[in-house]
Amino acid sequence: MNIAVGTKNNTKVKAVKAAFHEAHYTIISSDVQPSVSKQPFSDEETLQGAIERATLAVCKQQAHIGIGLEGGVFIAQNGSIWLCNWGALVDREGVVVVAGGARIPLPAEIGEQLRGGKELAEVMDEYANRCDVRSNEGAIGILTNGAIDRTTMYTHIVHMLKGQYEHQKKGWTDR
Ligand SMILES: O=P(O)(O)OP(=O)(O)OP(=O)(O)OC[C@H]1O[C@@H](n2cnc3c(O)ncnc32)[C@H](O)[C@@H]1O
Ligand SMILES: [Mg+2]
Repeated sequence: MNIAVGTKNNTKVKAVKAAFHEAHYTIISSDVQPSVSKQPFSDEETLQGAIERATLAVCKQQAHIGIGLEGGVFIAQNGSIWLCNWGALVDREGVVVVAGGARIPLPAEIGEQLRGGKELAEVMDEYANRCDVRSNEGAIGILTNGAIDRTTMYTHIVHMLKGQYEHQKKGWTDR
């Protein structure tokens, strides 16, 4: 079974491989461009990005299943900015399942820069004095002191996608 992942970001591809073992599945990573902004600013926009990535990837690769994972931020009721993450799994028959991941508040100084129009990836590199945080531990890794990194967080989402899909397909088994 072929699974197309709508990204080239290794943290996301590794998360898919952790849930869908390569002995049973062929994982194809595919660069796609969702229509959402590069820095989604709400749960709705982030989820839409995940669904578009999954849909674009499954079409582009003619795969059985497409998976999209999208990172974003949202503004909480008290005005603070939080990290959010969403995932979507689609198949060629039109089944769509979605799942949301970890949510943590961002430090005020990071939130201010996002309000000013900067992308989280750029802000995180400056904040952590690191290069390419987005492709390594991620914002969640930096802000949890390494307790949960970006791959672990997305792996949790992919497990929820896979489990929901299996539940919906009933007779669909791990093959
Ligand atoms: O190649 P893609 O799949 O696009 O991977 P990405 O790292 O750009 O990740 P997203 O597009 O899903 O995330 C949307 C934006 O949010 C930021 N972002 C989200 N999660 C992040 C993280 O854990 N660490 C750093 N930046 C993050 C980053 O600025 C992205 O441009
Ligand atoms: Mg991106």
